[in-house]
Amino acid sequence: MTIRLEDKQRAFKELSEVKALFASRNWFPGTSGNLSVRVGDFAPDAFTFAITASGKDKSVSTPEDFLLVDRHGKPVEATSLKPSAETLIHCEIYRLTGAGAIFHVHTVFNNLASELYKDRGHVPIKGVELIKAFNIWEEDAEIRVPILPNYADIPRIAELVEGRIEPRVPGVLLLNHGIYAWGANSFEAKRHLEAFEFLFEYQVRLAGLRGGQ
Ligand SMILES: CSC[C@@H](O)[C@@H](O)C(=O)COP(=O)(O)O
Ligand SMILES: [Zn+2]
Repeated sequence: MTIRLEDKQRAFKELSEVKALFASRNWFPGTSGNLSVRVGDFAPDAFTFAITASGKDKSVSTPEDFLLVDRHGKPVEATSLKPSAETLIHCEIYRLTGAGAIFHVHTVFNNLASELYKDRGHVPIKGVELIKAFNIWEEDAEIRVPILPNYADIPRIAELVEGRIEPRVPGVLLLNHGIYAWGANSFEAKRHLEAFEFLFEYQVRLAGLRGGQ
């Protein structure tokens, strides 16, 4: 698949802006987190995306922040940059959902939510207005955000994604690690991520106030 230079540049600019914004919220502590945006057309067996390079300080902006990879997570251009260590999880989410952007952040509240509800395998959230950010409009709606194990071996995590994605819920948690949130484009992925973060904080604080789950 040929990628137009202007599409690549637009994707890098978009990622750069989201990265700076999330960094200002302290959503990339200790070089954690990774972001990607799909570039060009999509077919489950043919797509390309721009992703953050591995191990960078995501609070600073450099000419070496992003690279293009294929559906297997391999760089599509000659580069010395290494794609995110978690690129295979992005590959699998794109393949399964056809999303346009995927954002991954580690926060205290997404970690706490996963720990609090790990035995259930999902974080239950019910009757909170911000569920509408996922385009779920029914009254008193309930969603379940899947919690996947945080294996050290990323391919082992990636292969679990297909069985655990909830059709209405554009995100998955890794246990005591972080959230992957996606959407049709950056705007939607950001809205979803912000909604998840609000809902995790709500749920964790509520559980604390109730003295349990
Ligand atoms: C430094 S802790 C975070 C990493 O282990 C990983 O989980 C992460 O989110 C960032 O990895 P990266 O390879 O930079 O995309
Ligand atoms: Zn991570």
